[in-house]
Amino acid sequence: QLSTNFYSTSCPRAISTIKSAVNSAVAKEARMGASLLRLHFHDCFVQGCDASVLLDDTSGFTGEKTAFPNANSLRGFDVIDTIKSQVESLCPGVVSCSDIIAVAARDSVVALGGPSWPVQLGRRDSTTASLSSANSDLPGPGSDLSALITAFSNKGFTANEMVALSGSHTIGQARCTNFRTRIYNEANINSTYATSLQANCPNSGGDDNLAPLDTTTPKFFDNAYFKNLLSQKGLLHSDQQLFNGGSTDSQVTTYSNNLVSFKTDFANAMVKMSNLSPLTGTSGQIRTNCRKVN
Ligand code: HEM
Ligand SMILES: [Ca+2]
Repeated sequence: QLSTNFYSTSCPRAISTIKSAVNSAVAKEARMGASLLRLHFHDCFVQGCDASVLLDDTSGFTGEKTAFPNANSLRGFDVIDTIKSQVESLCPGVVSCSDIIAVAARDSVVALGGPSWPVQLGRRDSTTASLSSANSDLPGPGSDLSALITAFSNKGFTANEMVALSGSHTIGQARCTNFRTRIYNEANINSTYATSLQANCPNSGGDDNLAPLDTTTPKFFDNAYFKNLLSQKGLLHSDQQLFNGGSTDSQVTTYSNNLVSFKTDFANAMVKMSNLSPLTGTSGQIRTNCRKVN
């Protein structure tokens, strides 16, 4: 089973090494904190938190990196590689890639002003990955509220936890291809906001042009994401679904008024997400290189 002190004798400097590396990556580029948080989500929702998301494709192996939600989108692999090589030189073969992602996600949120939470450790790394699960189990930006609730319920989360976790979109960016339909065709969007986004996200072309998920404070982990939803300034269709006359409206309103309750619920939901079906004991392995099976 997992424990917070898993490396305290086998690699006592592991956790502080991860934190320093995350702090310097985020100092260099704030968005990297968002990217590392998302990496953990996309790992845990596919086969559990087992670093399956980090495996590169080879001629004989197809991993998750080309899945629709991941391709040309997931970032942070180089930061994880850097951390892994630092930790390998301290304690070879001891610290898993999946634990590194989990700690890096927590340290990223803290670095951007968000809440902290205890990260349970001792996950091991998979020898497999699942392209098909990545395509089916990660919710897409065109999802309606019912689909979002179902996608999270399939992993054991309540609708309340889904809303709290969606508050991750208080940091980071999205590509035009993921919000184009919303800014040109939807009615439940603030028209000034839509027009301002259209300048950098044309009707055709510019698919990879970026816009912040939180138009107010994209580099700070606060509750502005929920405040934006109240004024119909959610960037993704799926974001605005959380405040669109449905069952989650009241929770969005609460979080928009109560930063502490958002941070508390977010931290608790992250602990739960981090614990999704880890490999323990003699299952899996401690990868030497996070990109490939030993
Ligand atoms: C509720 C369902 C969710 C949907 C439909 C969704 C969808 C998306 C999409 C489409 C993007 C932009 C990707 C791109 O354009 O390349 C994105 C970015 C992001 N997502 Fe989510 N997401 C969801 C939940 C979550 C959760 C639960 C987390 C973390 C716990 C998360 C963390 C992030 C972060 C931090 C970014 C910005 C990443 C960056 O700037 O590199 N998302 N999400
Ligand atoms: Ca995984």
